[in-house]
Amino acid sequence: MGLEVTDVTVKFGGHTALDNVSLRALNGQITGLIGPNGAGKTTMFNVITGLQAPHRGKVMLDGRDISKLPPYRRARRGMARTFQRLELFGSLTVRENIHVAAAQYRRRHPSAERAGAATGQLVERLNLGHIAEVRADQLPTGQGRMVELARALACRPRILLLDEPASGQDEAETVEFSRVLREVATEGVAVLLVEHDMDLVMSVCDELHVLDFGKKLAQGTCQEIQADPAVRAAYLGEADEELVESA
Ligand SMILES: Nc1ncnc2c1ncn2[C@@H]1O[C@H](COP(=O)(O)OP(=O)(O)OP(=O)(O)O)[C@@H](O)[C@H]1O
Repeated sequence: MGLEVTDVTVKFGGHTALDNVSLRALNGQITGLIGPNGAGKTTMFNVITGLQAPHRGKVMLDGRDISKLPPYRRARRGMARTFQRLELFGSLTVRENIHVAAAQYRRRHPSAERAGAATGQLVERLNLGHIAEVRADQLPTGQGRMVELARALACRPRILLLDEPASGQDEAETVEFSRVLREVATEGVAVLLVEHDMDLVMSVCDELHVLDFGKKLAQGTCQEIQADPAVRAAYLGEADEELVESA
């Protein structure tokens, strides 16, 4: 089980941003959603999280139809998301940013451990101890990405949607980020990853879905996608070299 999106179409005026697209993200796996700029990846995230109503199509989470639920109710069902642009609370410290989410979770799950303890564990697990008392607006983007991940994990998600988490990260940060993602997936979370960094995508994803101009171009394992001529053609001039390099 996990996330199942069926036949989603989204139109902005005369422009079809998503055209009958289906995809799945299974529990315990990292699923990549890739494609050139403007392919419809963020629009798909918006449909999944309830920020964008599709013209047609269905979103199921763990076998339940959540298509009509508003974003906050999807979040309560275990959906967490990070954004392309960092969305941290700038005037709060790293620890406080995580604590806000942990406290919110505990309010709805009183039997869960205290927010302070949960926050401490995440700080340790994601190696954020050295910046825990730093204000979020003082952080470089790469570190901010890890804090956003920690904050998302504080909600104990069943599905985690990540929109370009590697952007702004240096190589070491991306390696550390991948390690945590694999751990999270191993614990049974469904991870859906939108990312242009093909090294990261190819090193962590179990399955890939490729979008191009709002249409599903391909679906398969990393190996299958790397060998797919249509995918290579769609990426030419953009990420094709990266695909070749990471093959
Ligand atoms: N609110 C909107 N109104 C009109 N057009 C939109 C809107 N949101 C997205 N679009 C258009 O829909 C298409 C898909 O955009 P989207 O942001 O989903 O692509 P993307 O694959 O996430 O791109 P990127 O990799 O650059 O983030 C683009 O042509 C975009 O211009």
